[in-house]
Amino acid sequence: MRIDVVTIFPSYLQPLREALLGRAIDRGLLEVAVHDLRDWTHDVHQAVDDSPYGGGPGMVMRPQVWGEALDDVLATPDLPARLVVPTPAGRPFTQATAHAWAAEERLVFACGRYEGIDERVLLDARARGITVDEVSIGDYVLVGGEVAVLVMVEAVARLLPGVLGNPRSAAEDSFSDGLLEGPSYTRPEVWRELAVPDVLRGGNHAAIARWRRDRALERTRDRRPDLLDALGPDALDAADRAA
Ligand SMILES: CN1CCC[C@H](Cn2ccc3ccc(-c4n[nH]c(N)c4C#N)cc32)C1
Repeated sequence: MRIDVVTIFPSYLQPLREALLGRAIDRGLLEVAVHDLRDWTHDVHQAVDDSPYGGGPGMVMRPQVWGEALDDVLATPDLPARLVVPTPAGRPFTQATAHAWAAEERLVFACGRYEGIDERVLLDARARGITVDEVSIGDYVLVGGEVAVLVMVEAVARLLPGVLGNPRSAAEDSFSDGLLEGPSYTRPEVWRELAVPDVLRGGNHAAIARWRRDRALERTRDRRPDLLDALGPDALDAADRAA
């Protein structure tokens, strides 16, 4: 997969080159290119923003600069791209989104700042046949799109074949079966007078699987009842029995 990120703060994306993702890049499983939006400005001040039409707080990112940047970055007809624009006004980014995007050959991320990007940039991209996804990583307001891109790229890249050491990790993700993951334990057997649950030390794999399922049901009921509702009434009954 090829990932391009356009931003006025390229160094914000440096964490993508660390640890697991950095190793995936080094192994050629992932290609990441970060572009400085200001490279497409033509004035001495390298202006990327201007006052909003209709008034209101803050500034809006200029369409000319974004248009020229995306013309260049998206100009690879042999590699169809999906343009992703993080925004608090976007559709929710979920694990299902991550799985869908993991099948893409290329993702291009446009990181807005200020009050966002002039709407005509997205309209123009869609008019040129580019798939444009406006997505949000959660119901809170950030200062720009860069942190959201870090979140989304990590969620997508970990699903790519070969990136995770153990592919079972992705298969057994939280949300993969609609439930939250249950608690995890490792050595020592007792720590600060707190013991590992006996069932996990007993070697009965069927009992361990049931215990883990019950803990996942219980945790989901307590923390994310909305996820349980989506699984239907049997799931809620099972969660109540599991407690
Ligand atoms: C007060 N204004 C309101 C509009 C957005 C302004 C800041 N901003 C500019 C670009 C931009 C991109 C993403 C996000 C963002 N915030 N929360 C999320 N889940 C996001 C995501 N994905 C925020 C952003 C602040």
